[in-house]
Amino acid sequence: MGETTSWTNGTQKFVLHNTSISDNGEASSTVTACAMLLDAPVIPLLSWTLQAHPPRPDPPVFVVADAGSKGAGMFAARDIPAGALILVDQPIAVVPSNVISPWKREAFDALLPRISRFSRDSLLALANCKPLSEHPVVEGIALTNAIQIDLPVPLTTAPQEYGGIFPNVSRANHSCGLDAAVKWDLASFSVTMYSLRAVRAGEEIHNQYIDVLAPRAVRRSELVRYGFECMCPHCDLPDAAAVARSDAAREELRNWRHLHPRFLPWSTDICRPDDTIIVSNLRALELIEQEGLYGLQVPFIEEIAMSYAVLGDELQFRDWAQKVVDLCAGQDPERARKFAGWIADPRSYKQWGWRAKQRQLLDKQKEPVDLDISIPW
Ligand SMILES: C[S@@+](CC[C@H](N)C(=O)[O-])C[C@H]1O[C@@H](n2cnc3c(N)ncnc32)[C@H](O)[C@@H]1O
Repeated sequence: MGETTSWTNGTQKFVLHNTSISDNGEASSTVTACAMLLDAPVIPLLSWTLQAHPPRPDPPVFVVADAGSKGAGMFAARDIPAGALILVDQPIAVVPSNVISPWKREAFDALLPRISRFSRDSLLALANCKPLSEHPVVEGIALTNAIQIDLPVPLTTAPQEYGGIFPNVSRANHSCGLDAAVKWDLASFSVTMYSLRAVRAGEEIHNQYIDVLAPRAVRRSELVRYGFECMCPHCDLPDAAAVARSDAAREELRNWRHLHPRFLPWSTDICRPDDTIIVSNLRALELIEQEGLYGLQVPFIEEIAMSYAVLGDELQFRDWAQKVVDLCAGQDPERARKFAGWIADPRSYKQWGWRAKQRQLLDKQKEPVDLDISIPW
């Protein structure tokens, strides 16, 4: 660790900090694989007893190749099933986001000489959509590539957002669909990228730079800061009617919980039809498929599985629960384990067959009672 320079912004004091988080272990007070500009109270909160990140797929499942007008891009090197690990990446640099201070550019560029040569070459090879005349190089690269990462929040200072600049995941171009998900893990100081659907060899793998549930016009205006007009299949639509249809689908998905029946009240309300939640969630899955928003599907699939559990339909339950397991195995192993446990023993699900039992009771009560109504004369 080394601290050579600091800059103040109101009550905040940002310092340069070298760290040995990267795999090659190269770190000293002067050079490191990852250099950071941090609010000083964050530094003691960073635990450098790092947990292991998942092993990187070997051989790699992606390649960086020419993506035409988009510059370089990330492509599947072979068929990748849904829910599979695509990459593990660690940052070359960490910088504060949303800091507007005259010293920002100088401080960002001061990171460069601290980064080891190999990492520096990787950093400088990344895309930069900002003119050097307006944004010095590290700032331009950060504005083009940084991914938001959460660092510990000191009790004494206001929360500060940070962006990490990563050598590999930064190569993913934007799409307004969701075919892969990126997840930051502070404990291993790494991001992982998982596929959200099956990706065929040669297909491009994307990240999302903005809120993809926003209407097309809003998405496009937000992407201006990355210097491109989005022509992904979800934006490149034939006419106004197609745009309206897509916007409406995204709006419905965004407001789903306010617009559609909820699982919990349904699960204990025998007056409502048995298929209410299943029908509703199947519609959500249809919209997700239409818009290519595969990252949104797990909670809906999960509710369908749980609905079949409450209905006591073992075959359907296993089928849908297995989809949850497959999609979550990598990025949400706890959820995957929970559903795998229920698949192994469906009756261990607390409400297993509750509605089916209630219906049986109800039917029994409806059975004609054997009353002696003969007239006694
Ligand atoms: C994080 S980089 C992505 C990788 C980059 N293409 C490269 O060559 O390294 C972001 C930049 O890639 C380009 N880009 C990303 N997604 C794009 C898209 N959907 N259409 C056009 N250009 C895109 C833009 O120039 C953007 O500023």
